[in-house]
Amino acid sequence: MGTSIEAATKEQNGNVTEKKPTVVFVLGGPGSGKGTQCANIVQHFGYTHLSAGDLLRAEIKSGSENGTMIQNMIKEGKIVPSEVTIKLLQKAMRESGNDKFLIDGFPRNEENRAAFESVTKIEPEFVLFFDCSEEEMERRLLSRNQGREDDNIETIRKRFRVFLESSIPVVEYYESKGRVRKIDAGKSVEEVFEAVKSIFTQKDEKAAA
Ligand SMILES: Nc1ncnc2c1ncn2[C@@H]1O[C@H](COP(=O)(O)OP(=O)(O)OP(=O)(O)O)[C@@H](O)[C@H]1O
Ligand SMILES: Nc1ccn([C@@H]2O[C@H](COP(=O)(O)O)[C@@H](O)[C@H]2O)c(=O)n1
Ligand SMILES: [Mg+2]
Repeated sequence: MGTSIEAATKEQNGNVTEKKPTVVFVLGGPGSGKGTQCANIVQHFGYTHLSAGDLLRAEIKSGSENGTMIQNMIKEGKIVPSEVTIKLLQKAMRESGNDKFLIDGFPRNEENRAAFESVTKIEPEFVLFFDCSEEEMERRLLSRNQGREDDNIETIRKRFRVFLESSIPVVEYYESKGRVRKIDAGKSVEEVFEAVKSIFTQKDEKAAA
């Protein structure tokens, strides 16, 4: 990757052309299976997986000055200010050496979406949306056992509310632009991945045509 995600440019026969990374946003409610499916996509399609939640949790562990603020927001299921999350995403993109990214759990609200677009000038190739019932998501989160501080019933209910109030409007925004690829995420991991695979295969076939 070049020196800057905002304006990765290269000289071609005297013309300066923009070379922007490919970004797929991966959205869906808490526990809908975003991280699980991203791991599969990485294996098959060569993307780098960047989970905004994982980057924020790593930032807490690193002892950063924002750590306490981020920890409190996550405990309450609230959305961390875009400036913080976008800086972490940009750093991870630069350091990856790749130019194809699955950005998981971002944009989570309208502020995330508008700020990312304005700072990076990147529009997603498409938005993979994992559609799953609350009942199933709650069951999955309560049996995840990864020691996450937000996997308790009180915080889970707050996360569901934030998802409905703040994240669904982002999905609707991209739907209005024809960019959403919706997946029934209530099925088994294998069945969901079959649906995911066909979306990424279609994309590769279109690019090759
Ligand atoms: N299709 C599935 N069927 C049953 N269990 C699943 C399925 N997909 C994922 N899981 C399990 O559900 C839990 C949540 O999955 P995962 O961590 O991938 O969700 P997520 O969308 O990334 O959640 P979060 O938004 O909280 O990070 C995990 O324990 C995972 O193993
Ligand atoms: N764009 C984002 C993404 C996440 N957060 C915070 O992290 C929590 C966990 O996110 P997961 O995707 O790992 O479930 C989430 O509830 C938010 O508190 C955020 O602020 N902004
Ligand atoms: Mg996750």
